[in-house]
Amino acid sequence: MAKSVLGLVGGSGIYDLPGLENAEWVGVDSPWGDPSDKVRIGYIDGLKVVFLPRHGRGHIYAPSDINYRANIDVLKRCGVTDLVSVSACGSLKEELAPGTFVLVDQFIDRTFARAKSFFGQGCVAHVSMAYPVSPKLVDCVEMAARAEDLSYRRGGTYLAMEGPQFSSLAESHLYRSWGCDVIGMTNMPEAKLAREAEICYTTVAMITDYDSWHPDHGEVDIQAILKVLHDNASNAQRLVARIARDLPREHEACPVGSDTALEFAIMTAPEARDPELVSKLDAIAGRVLKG
Ligand SMILES: CSC[C@H]1O[C@H](OP(=O)(O)O)[C@H](O)[C@@H]1O
Ligand SMILES: Nc1ncnc2[nH]cnc12
Repeated sequence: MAKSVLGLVGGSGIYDLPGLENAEWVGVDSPWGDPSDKVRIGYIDGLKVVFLPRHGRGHIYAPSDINYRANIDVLKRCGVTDLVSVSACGSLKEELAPGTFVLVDQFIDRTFARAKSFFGQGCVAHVSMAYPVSPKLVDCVEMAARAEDLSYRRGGTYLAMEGPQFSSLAESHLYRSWGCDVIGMTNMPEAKLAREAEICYTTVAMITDYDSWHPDHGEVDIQAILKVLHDNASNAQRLVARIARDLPREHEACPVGSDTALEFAIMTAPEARDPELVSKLDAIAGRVLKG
């Protein structure tokens, strides 16, 4: 079994990860273009931790402009086996009040202006997204949330919208009628790409607002979101530090096959593969392409 390496993608309001030992910002090249930033690599209790601010330090990239493929590729190149995404989200349920942490287990992808796969012409692959998060990683996040006495709920469906504008009232009602729990702009295609990269993935959705549907809360207000983010920053940091302390040091096989997703996924015959694309896939799919 491989050694675990914990990846953390920090969302809005999370641009650094205090508490890492021997930490340094490291630039990692990717054939998929520029990632959002350098990665911050360090250690917590001997565990290698790789942090990447999704929007870049200073919040440079809007959700549609993030190079999700480069981000996942550099995390894979750094050896990440388990990836926790921390994201600011709107609530689509009365009982999920701002400040609550939702351990998401399903996604509905309504984004339409992003590159969503590492594969394509010359190397076609189809991975399963039926169970997009890795239950053992969620177990670890849940134990950490409980130990840190955070208000959390395990399970929930994340609606990924294109943005950057927030939803209209009609859209917010539509997503509620679909049974969605939280809404955000970034976890797709991130979760799909993590699956293609055979990285175990999970999302911690930090509820910052009631989106636009709630009669008592009015429109989404970015100032109010920033205040909730600020007030919850230390909770998020404690949660992440605890996850790092408790994650098993040997990577355990994923019960939903996240870490073997490519085993039978590639359809293109070896002799029909595009050598240029195959070369770009060295980190993502080297395990199966090397034969
Ligand atoms: C700060 S409000 C909108 C912004 O916050 C979320 O980003 P992230 O998932 O990276 O925390 C949301 O998806 C939007 O990008
Ligand atoms: N209401 C909302 N919609 C989309 N993304 C968000 N991020 C935080 N709140 C959000």
